[in-house]
Amino acid sequence: MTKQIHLAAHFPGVNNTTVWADPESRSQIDFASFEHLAATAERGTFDFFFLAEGLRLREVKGRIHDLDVVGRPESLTVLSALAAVTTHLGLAATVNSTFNEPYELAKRIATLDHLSGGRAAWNVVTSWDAFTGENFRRGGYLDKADRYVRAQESLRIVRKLWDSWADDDLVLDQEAGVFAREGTGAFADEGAHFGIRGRFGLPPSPQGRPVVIQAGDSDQGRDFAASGADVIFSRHGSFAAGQTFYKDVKDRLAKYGRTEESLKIMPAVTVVVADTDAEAVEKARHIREQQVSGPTAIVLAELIWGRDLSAYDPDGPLPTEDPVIGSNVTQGRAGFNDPASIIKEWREAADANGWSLRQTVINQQNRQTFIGSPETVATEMNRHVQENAADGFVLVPHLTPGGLDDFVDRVIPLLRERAVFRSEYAGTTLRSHLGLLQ
Ligand SMILES: Cc1cc2nc3c(=O)[nH]c(=O)nc-3n(C[C@H](O)[C@H](O)[C@H](O)COP(=O)(O)O)c2cc1C
Repeated sequence: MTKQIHLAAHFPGVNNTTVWADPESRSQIDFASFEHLAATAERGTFDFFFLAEGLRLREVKGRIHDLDVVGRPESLTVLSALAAVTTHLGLAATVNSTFNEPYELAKRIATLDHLSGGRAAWNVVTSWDAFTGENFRRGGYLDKADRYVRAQESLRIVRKLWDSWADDDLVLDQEAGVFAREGTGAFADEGAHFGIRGRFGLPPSPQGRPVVIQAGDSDQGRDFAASGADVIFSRHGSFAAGQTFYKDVKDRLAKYGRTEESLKIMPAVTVVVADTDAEAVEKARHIREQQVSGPTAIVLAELIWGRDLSAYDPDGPLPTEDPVIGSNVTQGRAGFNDPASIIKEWREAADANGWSLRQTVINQQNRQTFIGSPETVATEMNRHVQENAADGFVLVPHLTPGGLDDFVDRVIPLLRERAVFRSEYAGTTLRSHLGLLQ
């Protein structure tokens, strides 16, 4: 059976892939920017609009990360404003489960679901490190091993709260003056991280259970997603890595009694589209050069080597040292599981092509996923979905806020022509766009 593609728009923000110094780039905090990208996504009948979360500006060697775009606003506040200027688009907020209380999370996300008529999603992330934790009270961070214990418990409680009002709880008897039944919204929960009881103050929201997204990549993260998420936001956008990840995660579903259709896999991808394939390749090269300046190449290499490489010339050869495992040269950004094998690949590619360090970073790291004419991009995207490398994509533009204009104007019509993407919204809730049951 032909699968339908799911699409989300990622508002670009805190990293070097956003070319904030490009003359076409606009504010990353003005409401007009959010409104522009959301309107583009809704014109393209996307499933949802996605906001990441950055809880602390990254640092390299104790200084603010050269690549951070300073000033990322709070997701749920922005999405609440967008709810008023959109009608169908899903609205997904990344909110950390380590530094938030489940009662507050349940209330904030249910509120967005009410305000938007059933379009809210919570992207559960568990970044747990002490560096981020310093921003919070009482050294509020966890052992790494506990991050998913707390996430699992948070999600269980949040869902319990969303489910806490019975169908007949709202009495609304004006004559008798009874608004709600006596036991309305009562809950209690005891676990390793929380021991809470009380009443949940909101009636069921339009989706009942707002959509839950997960974006962690470890074994525990994948199990957490398989046990309870509706969508995974992954970093495995290439065809081969996507297929491996897809199978790994979908194979985990049966042990939780779930079907393959109940969890959608949507990797982060980037698209470069131009009139011809050759022009797109040239445009992609220009964008990569904007994204990876000399100093940026050094910082990105430091993330992999785990050591200070500032003495190296980005236009010279690769560092000769071995990586330091578990170093904290860079704080606030996820490290790499197997840096030695990445370095080996980089050295081989640099030797074979005569590349400098900067050229190696440009060519080896985070290259754009789909590059080509509108036809090429539409064909490739559809291949990824039909051949189970993904169920859809979270598109990450490199420009704020116009970075998806071309995609929506030129690629979406082709996906519609091929009947693999909707031409109009069939339902009103995000669950309905994603084809998910309650
Ligand atoms: C594609 C992707 C995007 C992510 N975006 C964010 C984010 O915006 N904010 C954040 O705090 N964590 C984000 N993370 C999640 C954290 O990396 C993750 O929850 C944490 O590292 C622990 O999970 P893990 O050990 O299972 O990877 C993202 C992860 C992935 C794979």
